[in-house]
Amino acid sequence: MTEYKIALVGFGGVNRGLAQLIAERNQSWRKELGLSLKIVGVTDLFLGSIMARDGLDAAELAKLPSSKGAFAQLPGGSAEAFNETIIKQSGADIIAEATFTNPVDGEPATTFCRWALEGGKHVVTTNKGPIALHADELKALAKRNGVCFEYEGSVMSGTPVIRMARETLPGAVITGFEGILNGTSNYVLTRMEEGLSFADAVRKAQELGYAEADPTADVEGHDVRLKVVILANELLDAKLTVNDVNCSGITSLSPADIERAQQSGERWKLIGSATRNAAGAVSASVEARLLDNSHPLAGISGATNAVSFNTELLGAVTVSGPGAGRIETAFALLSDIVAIHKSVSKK
Ligand SMILES: NC(=O)c1ccc[n+]([C@@H]2O[C@H](COP(=O)([O-])OP(=O)(O)OC[C@H]3O[C@@H](n4cnc5c(N)ncnc54)[C@H](O)[C@@H]3O)[C@@H](O)[C@H]2O)c1
Ligand SMILES: N[C@@H](CCO)C(=O)O
Repeated sequence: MTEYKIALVGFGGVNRGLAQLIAERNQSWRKELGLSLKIVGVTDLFLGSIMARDGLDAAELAKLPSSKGAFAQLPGGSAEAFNETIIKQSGADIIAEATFTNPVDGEPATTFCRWALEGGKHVVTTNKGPIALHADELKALAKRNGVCFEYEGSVMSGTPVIRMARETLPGAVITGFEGILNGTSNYVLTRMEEGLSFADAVRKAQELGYAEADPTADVEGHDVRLKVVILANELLDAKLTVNDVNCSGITSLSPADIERAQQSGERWKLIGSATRNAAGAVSASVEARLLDNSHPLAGISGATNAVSFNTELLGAVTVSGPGAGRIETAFALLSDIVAIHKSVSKK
């Protein structure tokens, strides 16, 4: 049994979900997974920070009020977010990075990952910015420092997609994919079909912890564009940047458009896709498409996501499951930690 010391950077829905899982399940993980986690530091721009090399009470952390500077209420806590100190000096073996996704330059999350990897710490992250924009650099940095850099939750939350395809589809030859890759926009479309207004549906998605800090990224397709770049670069060996992907969202769809589609046995879905042509070039797009109800992606509703990989040997291989959610995404971090544990145990 191995105990890993972990520091949490960003303590919003996802890392708070991880603290809750640790509080509830650490004992069973010892037996089931051969590992346990001790939280030695937490830092958050809004809540402040706290560090304890002997470990913090995960249940107490998970219950912390979401008020400005709340960590100052705990013994040894501060209202200031000492990100660099927590990452470099908490004694953590693993840094769980779950701050806001910045789709423009991936910062400051990319710097947080660099600090951790340079310091010989494994990184698990659900943040799409560093992966879509700086994956090659960060992977090389991890390799040079003999540590792991894992990011399963950056696409489709806790539903296994990246690792599943990487580990089980080699040889099947993936030639492209199409998918519903944003929980918020799919939830909004589903609720609009039920008669809710666009604004109320977005508000509900925010309450449920699906939406980005700025939900424009969800409904304008920018979040899907990052995920398309991540999947295409990981699985199609593309070298796409966000500017290579034409992108539009669901904001131009009116309640009348949604109703008209329903009356003709169709549904609007926000689809992210990429295809490799015979010459090896990869083209990708994000757009709202009208799908016939018989289309395999038409029945995917709410915050559920699905992606169909087109393969030479198997035809379409489709994975579907939660695309967003606090606990669902915290599970992605756990799956990354399990992958690290397997890799470390092999050495
Ligand atoms: N919630 C989901 O369903 C989901 C799913 C997959 C991926 N993600 C990604 O995971 C990350 C976290 O998501 P979340 O739902 O927990 O977001 P959230 O908005 O609930 O929490 C993010 C936290 O990060 C903190 N933060 C922001 N900038 C910081 C900085 N510079 N230093 C320290 N703390 C900082 C914020 O104060 C906030 O508490 C995001 O990048 C998101 O895109 C979320
Ligand atoms: N805001 C994102 C979170 C998952 O990346 C979504 O709704 O899909």
